[in-house]
Amino acid sequence: MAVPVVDLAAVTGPAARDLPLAELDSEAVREVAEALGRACRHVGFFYVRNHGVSEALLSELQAMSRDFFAQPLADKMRLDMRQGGRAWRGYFPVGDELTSGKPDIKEGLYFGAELSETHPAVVAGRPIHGRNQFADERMRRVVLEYLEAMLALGQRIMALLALSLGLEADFFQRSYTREPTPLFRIFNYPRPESFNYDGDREALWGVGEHTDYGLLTILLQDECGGLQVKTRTGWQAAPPLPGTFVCNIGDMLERITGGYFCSTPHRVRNAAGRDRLSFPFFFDPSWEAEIRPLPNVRLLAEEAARTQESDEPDARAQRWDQANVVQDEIGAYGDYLTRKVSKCFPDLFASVQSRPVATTP
Ligand SMILES: O=C(O)CCC(=O)C(=O)O
Ligand SMILES: [Fe+2]
Repeated sequence: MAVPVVDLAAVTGPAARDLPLAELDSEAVREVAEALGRACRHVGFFYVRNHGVSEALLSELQAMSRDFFAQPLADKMRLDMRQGGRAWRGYFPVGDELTSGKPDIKEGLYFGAELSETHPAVVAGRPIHGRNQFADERMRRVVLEYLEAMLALGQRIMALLALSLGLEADFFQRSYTREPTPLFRIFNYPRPESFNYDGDREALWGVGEHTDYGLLTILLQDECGGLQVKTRTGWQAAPPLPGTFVCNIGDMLERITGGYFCSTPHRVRNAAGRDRLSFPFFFDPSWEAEIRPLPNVRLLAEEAARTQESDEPDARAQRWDQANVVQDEIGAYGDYLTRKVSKCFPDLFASVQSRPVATTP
């Protein structure tokens, strides 16, 4: 099955965009929900159009990012992620992030919810919480506006997924995302010719094969392409389509649906001959959320068995990290995420570990 394109006008159009999630239940909404549900079961990826995010904001985000990455390394290092400490915010240069244990051929900026030093979570020394590092006022304005737009879109897509699973539209908001953990990245994948490498270039990836950790990822990509998705029958390109985001579900949604939805492996290679920009936004459960199976997980398993598409072996069954996200011990989402992130940034994590942790008075 190809990655489908789903029109979100029923939940983002003028008549619907200000409705509380619980009131999204028209016939048109249910049709979209069903299409998304099918995509999450069979592919784990889908494009959304009529998503309601302004073109002007998307252009401004891309222009701002291009300007940032075009600077000399020393200027970009003014936002060095190591200065961000436990908050894990700021810039990292090519080769500093590991996916599947190997360095990625990408540089990037990491952002999250903007929290002041006096916020209780920051005072308590909670990792991945704190202030962002912004190069200037323009970056602050554009990134914060984009985060807000993504949070709203994330809640709406999750409402559709809840409906498709036979739950109330605000199920996820009530149980997992009243205070979601938003993570936002801006990546620049340099063209491969621009760096020296003696080894096997075919073994290098912009991002190696992986799945995303949380509930839902909403990705904006520029016109270069390079994203590949592992479908049931093998790898497939997910090229940029004008006016869309490409979305995929993460390990937590696979887990709570008992495997009914699939957290599909993906990877990136930039073959465009020039730098590629991408903007993944991760819509994740709140920090303290305990990740439990949905109340109707047995019904979903029965339906999956009844409506299985094919008996062919599923190329996705062999997971990149040998994990079993449905059964492995996870605990609270925040602890799980911290363990995951520390594997991708081992050096940063080592230095963060050795710092004293402030405790709540
Ligand atoms: O850059 C992309 O297209 C995808 C990035 C990605 O998969 C990730 O950051 O998890
Ligand atoms: Fe990803």
